[in-house]
Amino acid sequence: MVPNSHPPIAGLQVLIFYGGTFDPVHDGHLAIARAARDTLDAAIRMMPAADPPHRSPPGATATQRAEMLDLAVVGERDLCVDRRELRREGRSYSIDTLLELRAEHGADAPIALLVGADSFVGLPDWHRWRELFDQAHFVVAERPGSPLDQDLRPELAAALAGRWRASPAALRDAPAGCVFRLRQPLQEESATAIRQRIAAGRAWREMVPVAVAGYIERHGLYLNAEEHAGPPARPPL
Ligand SMILES: Nc1ncnc2c1ncn2[C@@H]1O[C@H](COP(=O)(O)OP(=O)(O)OP(=O)(O)O)[C@@H](O)[C@H]1O
Ligand SMILES: O=C(O)c1ccc[n+]([C@@H]2O[C@H](COP(=O)([O-])O)[C@@H](O)[C@H]2O)c1
Repeated sequence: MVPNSHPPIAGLQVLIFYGGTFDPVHDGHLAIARAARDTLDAAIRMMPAADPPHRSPPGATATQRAEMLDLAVVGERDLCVDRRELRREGRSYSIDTLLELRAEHGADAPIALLVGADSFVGLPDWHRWRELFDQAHFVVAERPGSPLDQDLRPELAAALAGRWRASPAALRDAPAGCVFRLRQPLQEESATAIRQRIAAGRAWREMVPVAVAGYIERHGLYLNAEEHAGPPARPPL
């Protein structure tokens, strides 16, 4: 098999998709992907989101972000890059991606989205968010500053009632609708901090894989503080 190509779909193994902007991919992303792979005994498809339409991306282009992911997964067992969202027009809504995956894999296949806790607590702002639970499980990685135990928005807390599962094996028993908390060591890295450090001339290389650091330098990414300090403003959903 070609290294890091899509692994074969075996039995009712959970299909795990890890979406993100990955601007750039960093060691925190990789640590979470490895922890999910090892805990759920499943391959992880890292899925870069497309560039927002009608505006320039704040840092790297979608192609550059995907190329950095390609470099990051070299030699990583059962981590691969899935470019499906880059092939679609418009915003990368997760519900559209999940409906596409359902059509591909069928109604019975267990499918999960891997997300960080900061993304997960904002779920009620996602497009057609309640429908996401009909199409996928969630694997939620803890993240510094985003406690999952307190102050969840009431509509999210209500939607999560009865969905938490203590065992990763439970995700194989249903196609969608369960939530599993990944208790990996907390990862401090953030792409915003990396972009800001590069623009400010501060140390950043130790937060990304060596090959990704080389790519960032070769392409002169993230050097302009004003353009690259933060993620793109998003239009209302
Ligand atoms: N250090 C981390 N710990 C836990 N989850 C993380 C971490 N970094 C990123 N994630 C999660 O990975 C997914 C993709 O993240 P993303 O590409 O936006 O990186 P980011 O570091 O959060 O970027 P930015 O700082 O630009 O918002 C999101 O679900 C996010 O919550
Ligand atoms: O579908 C949505 O409305 C939606 C809103 C916010 C985030 N997401 C997805 O969540 C993942 C993490 O997003 P981000 O912005 O933290 O990189 C990525 O796959 C996004 O496409 C999806």
